[in-house]
This record gives sequence, C-alpha cells and structure tokens, in this order.
Amino acid sequence: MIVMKNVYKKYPNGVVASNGIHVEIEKGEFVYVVGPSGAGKSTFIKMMYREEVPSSGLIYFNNTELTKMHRKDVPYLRRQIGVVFQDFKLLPKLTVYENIAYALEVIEESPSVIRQKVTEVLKLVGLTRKTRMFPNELSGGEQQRVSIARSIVNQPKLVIADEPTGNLDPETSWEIMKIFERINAQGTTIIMATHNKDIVDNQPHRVIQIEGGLITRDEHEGEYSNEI
Ligand SMILES: Nc1ncnc2c1ncn2[C@@H]1O[C@H](COP(=O)(O)OP(=O)(O)OP(=O)(O)O)[C@@H](O)[C@H]1O
Repeated sequence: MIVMKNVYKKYPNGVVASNGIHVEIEKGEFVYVVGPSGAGKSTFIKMMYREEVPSSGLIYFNNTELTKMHRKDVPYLRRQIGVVFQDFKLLPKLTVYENIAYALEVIEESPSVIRQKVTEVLKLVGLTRKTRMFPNELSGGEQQRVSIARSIVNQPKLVIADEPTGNLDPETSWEIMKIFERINAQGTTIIMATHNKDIVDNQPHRVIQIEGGLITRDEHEGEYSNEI
C-alpha cells in the first residue's frame, strides 16, 4: 500500500528530517510509528498524504508515485486517506453531524448518501446521541471520536493518525484505541505515530521506530522500548 524508497527530506532551514528511509506497509496492517521527539515521525507520515514532499526518493501509495504527483491530483489522493490529529481540528461552528457531513459535501455526495454514511460512522464511534452538539460542548475523547468519524466517513483504505491520544487521559485513550482496532478489523490500514508506551505494549502491532530521520527498528509485534 505504501512503499518508500530512499526517502530524504531536508527542510528549508537545513534540518534533515528523513535521512534515507526504506519501508513497505501492506494493506490491512496496523503500524505504530515511535521515536523520540523531533525524530522525524510526523514528517514520515506527512509525506504519505503529500502534506510534505521529499527532497529525494520515491513514495508509492498503491501504484501511484506521490513525489511527481500533479498538484491538481492531490485532493483525489487525500480522499483515499483519512487523517486524524492530536488536536482534532474540528470546525468549531459546525455541529458533530455537520463536521462529518462536510467531508462528503466537498466531494458532492448526494444528501441521501451523506445521511446514511454519517449515521453509520456516528454509530461506529458511539456518538449517535451527540449529533447536534458543537465541538466545544464535547469532551476531548468525544471530539477525537468525531474527528475519527470524519476521517473514515469516506471509507478510505488508509487512516493516518498523528498522536491521536496525545491530549487524552489514559481511559479515554483506550476507548479511542478500541475504535481504531474496529476500523482496522474492517480491513482499513492504520498508521499511527504515538508516544503512548502503554498502548504500544498492551495492544501489540508492528512497530517502526524512527531516530534521527532513520528507521532504527521495525518489528512485527514490537514493544515501545524503554530507550525512547
Ligand atoms: N516545517 C518545518 N520546517 C522546518 N523544520 C521542520 C519542519 N517540520 C519539522 N521540522 C524539523 O524536522 C525534525 C523532525 O520533525 P518531526 O515533526 O517530523 O518530528 P517528530 O518525530 O514527529 O517529533 P514529535 O514527536 O515531537 O512530534 C525536527 O527537528 C523539526 O524541528
């Protein structure tokens, strides 16, 4: 699903955030991306949905090579990838329902399909009773559930999450992880950058560790490691 070949990323300020990355991630995998702060985890995942473009190297999403992708084709790529952030990034003036529906309105989905899909994902994340509320009326965990619902309403093949539990307490983090597990069980690939040792060690999946812009560990069912 994702293949990176010899990927380098140097930011304009001279920082090298990826220093020759080779990796292959298959359809249906659940992958944690771990590593110390500033190691290059966010850069690594941002390049997958073309939020950042590498300075050199190749990145394939399915059979599309992203580094040469034309700007006009980027929205099409983004429709196939759901993205979840640490700070939720919900639209404050829209209700829960509208925040999720918006992702479908921009691609001009019909009102009846929108209604059906939004209702379905709200059920999946357990928010059917909060559809008319605004983000500031919700807890952090609920806001993250809205953000996950929004990321999957389009039925993407890949969901990328950058520190999705970073702002949440341990119990709420577990609830969020249950939702990601459910989405993964339905066949969606999940790539998640995280600093959460508890989750990585207790809910084992593939672990890719990045340090200094390089993959220093890649284990099928790895631990978080005490060294980072
Ligand atoms: N837009 C940018 N311009 C310049 N330098 C950047 C930019 N984004 C990231 N960097 C630098 O690249 C390096 C890697 O950053 P990145 O955000 O990928 O790390 P990270 O592993 O996700 O860190 P954290 O765990 O703290 O989120 C850091 O030194 C950072 O300062």
